[in-house]
Amino acid sequence: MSTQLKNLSDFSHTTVPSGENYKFGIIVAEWNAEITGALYNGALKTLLANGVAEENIISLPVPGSFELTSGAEILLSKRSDIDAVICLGCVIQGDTKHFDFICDAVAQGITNVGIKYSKPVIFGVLTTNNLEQAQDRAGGKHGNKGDEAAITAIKMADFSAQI
Ligand SMILES: Nc1c(NC[C@H](O)[C@H](O)[C@H](O)CO)[nH]c(=O)[nH]c1=O
Ligand SMILES: CC(=O)[C@@H](O)COP(=O)(O)O
Repeated sequence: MSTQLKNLSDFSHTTVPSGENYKFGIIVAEWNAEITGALYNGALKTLLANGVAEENIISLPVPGSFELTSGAEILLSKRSDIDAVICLGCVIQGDTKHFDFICDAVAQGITNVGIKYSKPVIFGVLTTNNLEQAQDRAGGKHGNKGDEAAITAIKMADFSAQI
């Protein structure tokens, strides 16, 4: 397995710009709250650790990952000052194809929102086979997808500011 022993949140190999000049939205799905809460804590901690002011972070919950698209759309339609949006969720395979539809919808949906507003909308959504895989990626042996999403958001906000 390619991620067998990897910490997927290791950014020691890269330079992270300061986030002090940027404003961020964090949209968090309430489904699998144990996991999404850990993702949120990781993302918030990482934003603050990289210079983002607490008052420049707006955090909003949505019921499930499927609603992350609507959450990002509504936020960016009302807040043109937001530089990037982080979408956090955890979709865990059940007994039916519902998993596939949610994962596909949210991946394509938030992509479309980012394009519509020319703003980075970051896919911080775990799509796992089981709870253990999610726990491993929400502060476990494979890091924290929330940390990764926050770093990506800062980098993309800085990318936009250079153009
Ligand atoms: N099963 C999971 C869901 N399901 C709920 C959907 O996201 C959505 O809220 C519902 O279909 C109504 O539109 N959501 C997750 O985030 N994770 C899951 O594992
Ligand atoms: C991803 C889901 O919606 C899933 O957890 C629901 O479980 P099921 O596919 O058994 O209905």
